[in-house]
Amino acid sequence: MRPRRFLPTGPLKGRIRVPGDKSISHRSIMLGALAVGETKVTGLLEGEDVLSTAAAMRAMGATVTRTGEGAWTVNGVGVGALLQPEAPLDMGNSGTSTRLLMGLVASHPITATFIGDGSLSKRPMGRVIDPLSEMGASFEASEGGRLPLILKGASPAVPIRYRLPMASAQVKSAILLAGLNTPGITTVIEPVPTRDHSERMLRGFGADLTVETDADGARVISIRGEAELEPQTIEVPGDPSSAAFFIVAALVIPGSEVLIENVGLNPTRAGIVEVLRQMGGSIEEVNPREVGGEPVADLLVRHSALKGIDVDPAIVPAMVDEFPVLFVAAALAEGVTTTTGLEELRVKESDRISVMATALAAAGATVRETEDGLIITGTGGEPLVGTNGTIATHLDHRIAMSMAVAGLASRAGVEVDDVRPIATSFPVFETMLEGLTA
Ligand SMILES: O=C(O)C1=C[C@@H](OP(=O)(O)O)[C@@H](O)[C@H](O)C1
Ligand SMILES: C=C(OP(=O)(O)O)C(=O)O
Repeated sequence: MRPRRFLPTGPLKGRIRVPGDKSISHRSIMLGALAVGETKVTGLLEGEDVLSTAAAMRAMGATVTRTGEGAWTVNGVGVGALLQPEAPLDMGNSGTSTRLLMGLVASHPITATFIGDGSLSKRPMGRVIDPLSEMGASFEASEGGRLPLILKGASPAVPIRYRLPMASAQVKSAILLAGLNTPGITTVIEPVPTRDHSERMLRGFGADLTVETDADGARVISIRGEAELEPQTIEVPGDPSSAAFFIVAALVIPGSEVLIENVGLNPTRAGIVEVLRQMGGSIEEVNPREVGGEPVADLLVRHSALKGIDVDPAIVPAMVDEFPVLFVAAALAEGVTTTTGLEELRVKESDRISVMATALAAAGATVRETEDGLIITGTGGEPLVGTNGTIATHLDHRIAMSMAVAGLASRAGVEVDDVRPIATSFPVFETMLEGLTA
């Protein structure tokens, strides 16, 4: 454990460039590993989660090399040619690595053991085991469909048409990746749209993938199997999920003005910006452009008087990882913020509804937990009291960073029990924070 107390600060001033998008970084390595030839990636997130993906792809035959800061090359083996890993694949803290790689392995003639840390070993894998079993893969999982688990891939796998029972880009992606090496057409029906990086990138690598809308408005995504992928040159845009911590910090700390460069604003990811604007946040998009096939802009964020709102549950998938830090913004806003439809937050690195309720209450906020969200009455811009004791972060990077932001906007500071998990998604978080408060 590495505890740290985050102390109240004066205005945040300056410019930062957040690291590469985690979702796109994982997929760059996975798809690069399936393309014959050299894929070049810049702006790759060098966080522990992505490094777990890199190590797993190496263990299955790809050559994954760091050539400079954020600059990587991947020499792939080709779809269908992943090798049998000799040791268990250690997924660390990363749900994305686990579920997407389970999809890849499921349609290869190999057997792999997946292991992970204490947090990942509590998370549900039944959601991918079910569809991948239908495709012919077999599983020996721990109780409740959890890690450690052994996956025996099917050869050949059978194509399925699968309607997602929950809004999950990881489940969608696992099935599409399994479909890459499955003869015929694999289809995923997505009633509620989730992040579409897999669809964009699979197409970019040359897969035959179509997206249609059915009569009920659901997205119908189909991929033709036995695909051949072409190596690509990828520039990874900055991660909006990482930017969110500094957006909220700049909004709630009086006198702040921060320019966050190169933030990915894919509409399936940018919900946090929309919701914070609805709360009265001043977030200006400067120099909008495209990077790596994704919409990107620099965000100029100024301290603003925030007001509470009812957050529309339809926006949840577009900001699913940003609720912990949104709760901090709500705790400092004027009036009541109500969130609903957040049941998926209970199966992330921690139960983010209940852990944030406890953490914010300990820091002096007024919070009520419901079955599927939090109702928070804000201070109207007054700092939070801060903590006496230590906040339990449960190996959850987003809890640690959110409560760090709460500490900056408090009187006594906020102590979190362990900042090490921050390195899974945002290794330079503390350094960037120091740069803005210096
Ligand atoms: O596909 C992805 O890259 C991700 C999907 C989301 O998970 P779910 O699919 O479980 O919603 C998100 O929470 C995670 O951080 C990254
Ligand atoms: C949920 C997250 O990641 P993962 O599911 O990949 O562990 C996250 O980064 O907030």
